[in-house]
Amino acid sequence: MTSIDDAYEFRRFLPSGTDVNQETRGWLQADARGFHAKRFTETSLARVSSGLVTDGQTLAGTYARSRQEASLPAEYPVATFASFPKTLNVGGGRMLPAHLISSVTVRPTHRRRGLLRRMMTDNLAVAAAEGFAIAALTASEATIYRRFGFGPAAWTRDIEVSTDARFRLLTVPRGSCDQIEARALTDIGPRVFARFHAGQTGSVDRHVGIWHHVSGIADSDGQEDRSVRAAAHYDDEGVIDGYVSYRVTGDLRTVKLLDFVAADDNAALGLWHYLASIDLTETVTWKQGRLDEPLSWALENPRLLQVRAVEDWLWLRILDPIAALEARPYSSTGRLILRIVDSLGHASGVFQLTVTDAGATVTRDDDASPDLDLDVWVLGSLYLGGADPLSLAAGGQLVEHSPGAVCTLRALLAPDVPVYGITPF
Ligand SMILES: CC(=O)SCCNC(=O)CCNC(=O)[C@H](O)C(C)(C)COP(=O)(O)OP(=O)(O)OC[C@H]1O[C@@H](n2cnc3c(N)ncnc32)[C@H](O)[C@@H]1OP(=O)(O)O
Repeated sequence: MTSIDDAYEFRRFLPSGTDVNQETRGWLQADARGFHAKRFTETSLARVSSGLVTDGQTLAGTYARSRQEASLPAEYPVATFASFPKTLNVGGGRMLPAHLISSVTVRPTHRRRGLLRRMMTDNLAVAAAEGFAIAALTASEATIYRRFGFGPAAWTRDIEVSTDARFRLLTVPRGSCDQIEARALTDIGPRVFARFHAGQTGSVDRHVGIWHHVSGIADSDGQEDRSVRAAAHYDDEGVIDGYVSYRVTGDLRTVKLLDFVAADDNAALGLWHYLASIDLTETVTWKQGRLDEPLSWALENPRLLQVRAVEDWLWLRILDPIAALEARPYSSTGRLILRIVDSLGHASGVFQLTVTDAGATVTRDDDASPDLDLDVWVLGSLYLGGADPLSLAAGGQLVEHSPGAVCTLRALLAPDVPVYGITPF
């Protein structure tokens, strides 16, 4: 029988930057095909490739050893995979380096032969060896990644807000708003986002491609989007502390947000006040709204905010339970023994978590008797405090051996602020 290594070559390499070489070019075109996007143009290839270098991305490609007449060029991998480091805010402003995984595609003619499994297991092994305590991704489908130890850990809401004459805020926000050129967001955006990231538990730092998208420099097909508009919010000292970028849809009725970043709650309300002032429009839609959207409480009529969908956004995979659990802050003190099951082995074992006023210490003792049993994906879901241990226990995924252990875990993990993030990757 032909083995997977007989049929395919697995390569890991660094992208080439603006002078795009054959390997990077083929990988990018294959990645675009995998997500049903248009072919890259020469200009967009150079821009995207340079962004990959800036973000420190490592690419992996799987190449078929045999080709048929007229099939895609040999330098187009049949499967793509990318990873890069960015910080994750794990609470209280503490930043943990996270191993982000992205651009996972397998050509339809090579699917279900174990290529994703091979690339993922190889990649996670390298990340663990490099010392990453946690890996993260956003999932195209909810049924793919649990088998590799990832659990959904943060959610967003697709919301629609009526901004017609009924829109009135109970409190008038301080500061002011003004329109700016969307292109200015390549400079302003990262500064405002850095303040958001520092204060938002669950936030993942952003990669370069996001700024191209939200500023209209390049849409998902790599073309300039001249319909993108932007506005900034200024605090009482005239410092920009929030911005929105958006498009007004063809019928002029709907403002579709591309980005909404506020350094604090006042700036967020100020931006909503601006959005409700755009004449001719009646609705604002935002696909990455907060689960706990404060606007609901600020509106005279909270029913003006409707939820169209709740979506899982961030999936986390604990690679090193000791480093990960010691990195985050806790909301109470206590001691628990967790038995973690990990089919890939990275996080398997019995771990004692002790939280005192001085902080958390985690030790491994596989002979200890556990208070709780859980799979590593469940730990990923619980890690930031965005999922409730009581719900996971009720759903049969957290098994309690010591009465009260689930409640103790719940008190320990309660997040400092509601978990949220606005980083697609
Ligand atoms: C982080 C991101 O980039 S998310 C984007 C993911 N990519 C996409 O959605 C693009 C379109 N889809 C694809 O390219 C492919 O179908 C992939 C990447 C999802 C799967 O690749 P494949 O090589 O077919 O997966 P592979 O054969 O290695 O399967 C691994 C396991 O996942 C399972 N699996 C694969 N795809 C799916 C799916 N869509 N839904 C549920 N299970 C799946 C397989 O059954 C297999 O299970 P097992 O090993 O536990 O028996």
